[in-house]
Amino acid sequence: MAVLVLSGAIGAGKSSLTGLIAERLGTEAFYESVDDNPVLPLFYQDPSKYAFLLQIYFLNTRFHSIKRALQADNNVLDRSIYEDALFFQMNADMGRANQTEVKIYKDLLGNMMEEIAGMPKKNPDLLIHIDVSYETMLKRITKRGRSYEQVTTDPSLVKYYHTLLDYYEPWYQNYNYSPKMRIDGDKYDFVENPKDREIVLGMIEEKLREMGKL
Ligand SMILES: Nc1ncnc2c1ncn2[C@@H]1O[C@H](COP(=O)(O)OP(=O)(O)O)[C@@H](O)[C@H]1O
Ligand SMILES: Nc1nc2c(ncn2[C@H]2C[C@H](O)[C@@H](COP(=O)(O)O)O2)c(=O)[nH]1
Repeated sequence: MAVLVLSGAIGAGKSSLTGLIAERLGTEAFYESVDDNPVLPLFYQDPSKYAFLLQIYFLNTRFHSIKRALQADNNVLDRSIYEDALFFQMNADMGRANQTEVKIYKDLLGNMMEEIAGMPKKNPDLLIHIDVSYETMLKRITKRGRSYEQVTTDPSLVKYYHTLLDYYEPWYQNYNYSPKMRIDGDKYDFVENPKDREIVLGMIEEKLREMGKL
C-alpha cells in the first residue's frame, strides 16, 4: 500500500476525505492538531505577533507526523509538511514576519527536509489535492463554524482567504515530491452525497492501481 498526503485550502475537505480514504483503504489517518492548538486562536487575534510561533508549532507537528507516516507504508495525512512553507511565505509576504524569523524558519525547514530525505522511505506515494473556489471554501468554513475563522467575525479574512487560494496554484504546480492528482471540491460533495463519494474514492483507487500501489 501507500503513504498518501492531502492538500488544499482551509475548509477544502482534507480532513473529511482523509477519514473516508482511511476507512476505505484501511490505512491509518493522521490529522493535524487544530482544536488543541493553543496558538491558532491567538494567531487569528493578532497575526503579526503570532505568525512565526504558529508556523513553528505546525512545522514541528508536521515533521513529527511525516516521520511517523513514512515509517509504515499504510498512512494518510490530512495536511503535510510540504504545505508548511506556503503558509509561512504568504504570511511573511503580508508583512507578518521579519527577516530574522524568515531566515530561522527557512533554516529549520531545510534541516527537517534533509532528515526526511535521509529516511529509507523519503517521499509520500501520492499527493491528493482538493481544489475549491472561494465561495465553496467560505461555505465550508461557515459550515464547520470555528468562530475565529469566520469572515463575519473578522472581515480582513476575506482578503486572507483569497490570497491563500492564489498561493495554492503555483504551489501545486511546483510540488514534485510524488505523483499528484486533483479533486474538484466544488463539483463533488463527498461528505453528504454517497454517489459523489464513490466517484472520488474510485478516482483515487484508479490512480493507485495505475501506480501499482493497490
Ligand atoms: N466535498 C464536501 N461537500 C460538502 N461538505 C464538505 C465537503 N468537504 C468538506 N465539507 C464540510 O466542510 C467542512 C470543512 O471540512 P474539513 O474536512 O474539515 O476541511 P479541511 O480539513 O480541508 O479544513 C466540514 O464541515 C465538512 O463536513
Ligand atoms: N498561519 C498558518 N495557519 C495554518 C497553517 N496550517 C493551517 N492553518 C490554519 C488554517 C485554519 O484556520 C486551521 C486549520 O486548517 P485546515 O485547512 O485544516 O482547516 O489552521 C499554517 O501552516 N500556517
